[in-house]
Amino acid sequence: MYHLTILTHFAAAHNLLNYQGDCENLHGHNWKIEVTVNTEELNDAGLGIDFKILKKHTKEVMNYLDHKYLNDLEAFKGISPSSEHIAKFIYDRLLESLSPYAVHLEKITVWESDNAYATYTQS
Ligand SMILES: Nc1nc2c(c(=O)[nH]1)N=C([C@H](O)[C@H](O)COP(=O)(O)OP(=O)(O)OP(=O)(O)O)CN2
Ligand SMILES: [Zn+2]
Repeated sequence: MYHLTILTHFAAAHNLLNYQGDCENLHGHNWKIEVTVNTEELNDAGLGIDFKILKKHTKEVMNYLDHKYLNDLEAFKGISPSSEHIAKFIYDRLLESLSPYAVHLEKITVWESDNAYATYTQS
C-alpha cells in the first residue's frame, strides 16, 4: 500500500461554542493541514496520484476557509468550529472532489498549534 501526503495551511479566526475558557473568545490560528490518500495501484508514471492534483483540490477547500471567521461560514452553522469539525469538513469536501481518482482518502489531520492536532478518518 502506498500512502501519499500533502501539507498545506490556512489562517482564520474562530471561537468555540459551548466552551468555558479562553477559547470561547474570538481568536485565530494558522492551521496546518495534512491530506493523506492511499492506493495499491500506480500509474505508468509511477504515481498513485499526482501531488499537483491533490494540492489543487485541497487548495480549493483552503480558499473557502482562509482568512475567514469560521463561525460565520455555512459549513459551521450551529456547530463549534473545532479542529475536529474542520477536519471532517475538509474530509467530506475532498471525498467528493477526489472521487474521479483511483485513490482512497485515508485521513485529514488538522494541526491547531505545534503541539495539538485532530485527525478525521472514515472507518
Ligand atoms: N479537542 C480540541 N480541543 C481544543 C480545541 C479543538 O479544536 N479541539 N480548540 C481549542 C481552542 O481553539 C484554543 O485556541 C486552543 O487552546 P490551547 O490548546 O489552550 O492553545 P494554546 O496555544 O494556548 O496551548 P498551550 O500549549 O497550552 O499554550 C482548545 N481545545
Ligand atoms: Zn482556537
